[in-house]
Amino acid sequence: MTPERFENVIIGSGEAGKYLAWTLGKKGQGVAVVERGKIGGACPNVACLPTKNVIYGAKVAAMVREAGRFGVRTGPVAVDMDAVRARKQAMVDDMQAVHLNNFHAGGTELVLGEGRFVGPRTIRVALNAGGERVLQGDRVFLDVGTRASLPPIPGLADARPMTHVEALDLGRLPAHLVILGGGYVGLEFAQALRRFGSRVTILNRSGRLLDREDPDVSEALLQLMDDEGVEVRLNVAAAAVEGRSGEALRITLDGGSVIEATDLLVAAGRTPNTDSLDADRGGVELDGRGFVRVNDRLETTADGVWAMGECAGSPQFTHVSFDDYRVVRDNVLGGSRSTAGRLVPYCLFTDPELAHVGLSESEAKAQGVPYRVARIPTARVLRAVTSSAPRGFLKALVAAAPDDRILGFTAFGVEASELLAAVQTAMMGGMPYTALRDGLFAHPTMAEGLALLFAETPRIP
Ligand SMILES: Cc1cc2nc3c(=O)[nH]c(=O)nc-3n(C[C@H](O)[C@H](O)[C@H](O)COP(=O)(O)OP(=O)(O)OC[C@H]3O[C@@H](n4cnc5c(N)ncnc54)[C@H](O)[C@@H]3O)c2cc1C
Ligand SMILES: NC(=O)c1ccc[n+]([C@@H]2O[C@H](COP(=O)([O-])OP(=O)(O)OC[C@H]3O[C@@H](n4cnc5c(N)ncnc54)[C@H](O)[C@@H]3O)[C@@H](O)[C@H]2O)c1
Repeated sequence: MTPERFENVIIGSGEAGKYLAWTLGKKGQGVAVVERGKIGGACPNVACLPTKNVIYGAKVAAMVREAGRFGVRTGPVAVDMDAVRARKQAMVDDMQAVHLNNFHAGGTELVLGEGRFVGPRTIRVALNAGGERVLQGDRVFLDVGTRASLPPIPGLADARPMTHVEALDLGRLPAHLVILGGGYVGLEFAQALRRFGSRVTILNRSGRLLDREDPDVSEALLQLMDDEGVEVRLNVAAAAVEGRSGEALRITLDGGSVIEATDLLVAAGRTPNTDSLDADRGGVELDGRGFVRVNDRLETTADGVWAMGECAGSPQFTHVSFDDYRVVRDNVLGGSRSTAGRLVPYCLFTDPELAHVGLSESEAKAQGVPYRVARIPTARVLRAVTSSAPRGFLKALVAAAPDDRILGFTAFGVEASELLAAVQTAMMGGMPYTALRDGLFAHPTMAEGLALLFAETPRIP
């Protein structure tokens, strides 16, 4: 089959792929985007946005139950999971329409099917509708993302556990949900499903929740889960699973104890979607874990082939994929942009939220970076007091004196995700911590807490 030639072939329509397609298309370049699944990738369909939609529904359920505390009387509260799903799906459907419209407006050719390399910059697509096409790009861009990993536990695959994809489409309330993994996906779903009314147990292999964060963060999240009625078992490994998720399950742990449950959600990290790509036939090297090897310009080992987003081993957040798109866009269009040294903020959308940017205390210690710590309880911020939401803390890492730069910031508490941007902006501008300490912030806002926080920075290292 003679290949069809395009200036640009993009595999995967996720965050990085779609923005690159729309940008190059608008510049009048020929672009083909190959997508085997949902148009627009994980974020709008099965990840960030639908989870935040459902989490907000769970917050409403929690607030209604708590209404009495605020002097509001309600009747008996019931959760309709079908309506929760319908609200989520309506948002996802609206976004699908926006995506399709953008693809059409940009003059991009959307090729629905699975692509794999058959030669340098040459992709064979097994079309979802049947048949195949062979596309050759002057440039090829990979944005194939990752999927939920399935740990090799005997009986796990046969139990048909849910991943985040199925959990977002439940339409019913699990009686007892077991979640394998106490990371981002596990914690966000655990709290939401518990608030809707499920019994929830988290089984986490490591000894801490969100184990890449500082121990005080893991401890605070453990306390939150405990207060919400989520059972957390740390340092446990499932040795075998029997039964079917959605019906009845027996999960045997190392050591022999057994947990009986009705539903199982696997949230134990991600596996890159490069295993079906025949990357070697395109001259594209993968690392030992299957991520595409790239340099800091996101060029792969093959001439004219770039990789972006999670498949390129970038931090697993949508805003990072978006920044990868900007790095590639600028490099392709004649500029020079690198991923090196970029500041990566992130938020965990539990209630309250966890937000972080820059160095953590553990990282500073490991890297031998001298620092000062400022820390206050969220309860000192009057805005949090007005909302009866005193849980959590604000913590900043400042360089050792006389260097007054802010090295890192963590907030666990109400509005943490919005507060994060203020400190990140100061960090991007290279402002000394004293600028925030002495800043005049509106009252009563959470930002006011930044003046309180930075006033706690020790003057001497
Ligand atoms: C439950 C959950 C919640 C999350 N919440 C957040 C959040 O709140 N904030 C945040 O920043 N991040 C969040 N993330 C992470 C975020 O979703 C990802 O980092 C982001 O979507 C990754 O985008 P990407 O560009 O790497 O590609 P993806 O969005 O993963 O897109 C890759 C696309 O490639 C397609 N594809 C794969 N192989 C092929 C092939 N061979 N041929 C054709 N097409 C192919 C796939 O179908 C997919 O559509 C969440 C993740 C999960 C799982
Ligand atoms: N709010 C957000 O931005 C958001 C939300 C969800 C996901 N994400 C992204 O998606 C990524 C993947 O999320 P995730 O929760 O799947 O992974 P994760 O890496 O955050 O957490 C995985 C957890 O599973 C545990 N684990 C691994 N194998 C296990 C096993 N066999 N049994 C029990 N526990 C096991 C690990 O100890 C770890 O605590 C995150 O790292 C994050 O970057 C972001």
